[in-house]
Amino acid sequence: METMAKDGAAQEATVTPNKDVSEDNLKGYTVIYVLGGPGSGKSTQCAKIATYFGFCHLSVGDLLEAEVETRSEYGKMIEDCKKEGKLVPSDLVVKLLQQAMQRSQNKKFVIDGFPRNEENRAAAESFMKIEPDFVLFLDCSEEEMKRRLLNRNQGRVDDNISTIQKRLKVYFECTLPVINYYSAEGNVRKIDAERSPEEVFEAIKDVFFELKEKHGETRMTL
Ligand SMILES: Nc1ncnc2c1ncn2[C@@H]1O[C@H](COP(=O)(O)OP(=O)(O)OP(=O)(O)O)[C@@H](O)[C@H]1O
Ligand SMILES: O=c1ccn([C@@H]2O[C@H](COP(=O)(O)O)[C@@H](O)[C@H]2O)c(=O)[nH]1
Ligand SMILES: [Mg+2]
Repeated sequence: METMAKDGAAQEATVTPNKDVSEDNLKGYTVIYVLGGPGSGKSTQCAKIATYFGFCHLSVGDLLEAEVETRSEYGKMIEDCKKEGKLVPSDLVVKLLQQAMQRSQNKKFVIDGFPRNEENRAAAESFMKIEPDFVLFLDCSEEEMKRRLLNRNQGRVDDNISTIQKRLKVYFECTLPVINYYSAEGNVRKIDAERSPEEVFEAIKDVFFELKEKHGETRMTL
């Protein structure tokens, strides 16, 4: 049986990143990571940020789904990870993310649900040469996250109580340390995500406007 690595990643499939893509880097881009537990509202808020501030919204979960639809060699492994609430190996995730960024005409990205573990974070920094302008942390209670996921009704294979428990475990054990890493660098903006979607977005807008004022147009082009 397949085991789960300490960092929540499935222990299989090593992907060699596409050389043409890996040789370029993404310096000069505005990158905001949006992190939080499963069901904390990351995708809901990223969509609002994209519309309001003109960012390109990249959800790694959606990029992985799209990869499955291309019937690629990684399809089964990705589907198995999703069903089990495990993380897909970093090299594949980073490759998909990097390709999506390079294909976009936009240079401002709001990245939804990545990096999920320390290996993801290090791969993004060393391979793509990207560091986030800041990290939005959507802070929500476990009880509320579970309630939202069980009511999502979008037909996701991972919205069942057994997979939700596994995703929560990965979140607490692997993703929270990443948030703490950025927090220690003073780069996390924590948002109370327990409120209504509209109230959460108002708080997010305040963060964007504050940072724009602080850094001016050079770092944050809104
Ligand atoms: N602030 C909120 N209050 C109540 N419900 C919300 C709120 N934000 C999002 N939702 C609802 O909760 C569900 C989960 O939201 P969403 O998909 O945005 O979470 P997520 O963090 O992206 O989850 P995942 O990690 O599974 O991708 C959706 O049905 C969404 O409509
Ligand atoms: O960086 C990532 C992001 C996602 N995954 C896998 O996809 C599912 C769904 O992701 P959502 O962001 O919740 O839509 C997640 O449970 C993982 O299996 C990943 O491996 N790495
Ligand atoms: Mg989501």
